[in-house]
Amino acid sequence: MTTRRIIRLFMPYRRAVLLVVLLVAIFSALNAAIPLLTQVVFDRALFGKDGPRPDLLALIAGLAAVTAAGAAGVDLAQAWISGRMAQRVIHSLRTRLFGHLQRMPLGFFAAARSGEIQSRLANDTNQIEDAIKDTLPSLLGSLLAFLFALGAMFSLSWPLASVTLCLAPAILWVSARSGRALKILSAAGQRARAEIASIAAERLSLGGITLARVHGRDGHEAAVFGAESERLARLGVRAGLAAQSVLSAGHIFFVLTPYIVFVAAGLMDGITPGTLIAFVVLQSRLYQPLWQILHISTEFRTAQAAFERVFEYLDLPPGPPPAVRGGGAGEVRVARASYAYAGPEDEARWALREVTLDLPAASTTLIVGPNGSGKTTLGYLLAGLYEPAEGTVRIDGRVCLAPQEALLFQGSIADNLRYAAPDAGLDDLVAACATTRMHDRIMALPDGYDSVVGERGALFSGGERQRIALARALLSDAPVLVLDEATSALDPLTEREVIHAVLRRRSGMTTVMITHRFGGLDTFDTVVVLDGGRVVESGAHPELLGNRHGLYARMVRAQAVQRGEGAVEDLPSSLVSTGSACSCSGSVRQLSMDGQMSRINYET
Ligand SMILES: Nc1ncnc2c1ncn2[C@@H]1O[C@H](COP(=O)(O)OP(=O)(O)OP(=O)(O)O)[C@@H](O)[C@H]1O
Repeated sequence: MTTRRIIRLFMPYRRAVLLVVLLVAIFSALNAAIPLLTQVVFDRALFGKDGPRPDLLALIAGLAAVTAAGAAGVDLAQAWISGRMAQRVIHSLRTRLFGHLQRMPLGFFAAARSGEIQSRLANDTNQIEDAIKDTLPSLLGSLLAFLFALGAMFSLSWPLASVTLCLAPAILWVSARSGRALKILSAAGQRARAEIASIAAERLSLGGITLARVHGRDGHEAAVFGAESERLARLGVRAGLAAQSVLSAGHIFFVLTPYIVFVAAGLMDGITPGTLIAFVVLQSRLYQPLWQILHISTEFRTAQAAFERVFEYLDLPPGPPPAVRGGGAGEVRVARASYAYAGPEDEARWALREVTLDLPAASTTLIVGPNGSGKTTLGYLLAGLYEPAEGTVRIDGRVCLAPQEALLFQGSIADNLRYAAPDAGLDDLVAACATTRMHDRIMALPDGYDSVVGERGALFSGGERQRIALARALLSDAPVLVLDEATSALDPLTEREVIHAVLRRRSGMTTVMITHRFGGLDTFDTVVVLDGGRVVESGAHPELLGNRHGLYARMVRAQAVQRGEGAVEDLPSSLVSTGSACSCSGSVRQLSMDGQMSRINYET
């Protein structure tokens, strides 16, 4: 099955394959012809009836030189064509794998370890590259060289040639057995390599190292890595042994057969010395390709395991196509949409249940709710990144989502900003960064917008990263923008300023904001409150605030207390510990969007 799929990879290059076969055949034929000249040298030119014949010797030497030069030229052409073909096959496999992974549902990346993905994309394809770069021409060449040498041996003396092959079944048996073991060992080795890559990617990151240091777990991390590395080393030793057992069996064959041939020649009549010498030369020509075939078969078994790991990823069903809907007005309609994540036993864990929402074009919506209530999941549904399991999500226009984790790629600030808008001029970048209050900070850097951000933006603070990422999202000018706690790392004053500026810049476009810090945010058209995956409240800010026992009002009041804007003694216990239903009234101070302090009267 795997072998058939591997062969199919070469189908687009079948003409090149045929050409390689032809060139290898010519090379092998030219090579096999040289030992036949040896027979003429010995039996006619040196020890013939008429004694040594210099003219014939010179002719044979000339013929050998032309044959060798021709063989070298053909070999060079063959190496060029097969090298190009192998690289193209690998290139298309690598890019197919990358493209397929890009289309995988987001849940795949949530569950997979990044080291595992990288390992299949890099280690496994490297292993395949090593194998197919050498395998095809060497295998063909060796097979043909073997057949030509065998043919020449049969043409010299078929009984001696038959004797030569008597040990072959034993070699084939050892080779088949070791090959199977090698495939299993090498699959285990590739898995161990992927595990090592995953450990390194996770633990040798900035966050991983910091975590290990603050918890004093450096020794433990080194031990985990060491154990996996040792497992890989042990697998390597066993795989080496399996591969060597094939080669050792071949070695016994190579050493024994000349003596078997000598014994057989001694028992036969009419074998001339020239025939026997040509036979011995041909035997060495037989061993070389046979050795090569055994060696390639072990390499191929190793590559087969790598192929299977790559095919396994290619066979995974891709996710829905990305929701790119340009030119829409920016309206989003969610009707009775539910979404479930797959649990450990593949059981459905519902994160959203029957959510219905209407986001008119140019509206602003605030989504709030306790931890785990489904806000991020809803944001992903609105952005078309998740497909609802039930119900529908209709998006009219392109959606951009700015997540809480602001991912910046290695490169300059300008490169990262232009990821969203490749044609944006410096003025556009400046305007976007001014909106997110990042421009002055960037200008204070020696290289300004050309400053490098480091891996994943590590050279900037969390709040700075978020402000650059938010500017990038603004540059996309998508009709719908979902901000999923995209300002959570900003200090409260800057956050308010930035949110104000973002809403001003996006007036006329649809903006959705998911946040935990909404205490003083009253400028959104609609507030949607989620709890346990369901919409429990929705409406304008004052309207929801008026519902004294509502989750929103209770959360706003609790935040006011946290910010010290209302003394705890001002507030009834029900405002701090949510859930009880007592009735009382009071007031808290609140910082409004324009930075003014005011008091909110409340009654519960
Ligand atoms: N990839 C995932 N696989 C399985 N369950 C998930 C996954 N992501 C989220 N969940 C679960 O789905 C539920 C909703 O998660 P979600 O991230 O949408 O909540 P949230 O309201 O954004 O939470 P928070 O305020 O903590 O960010 C939670 O119970 C969470 O454990």
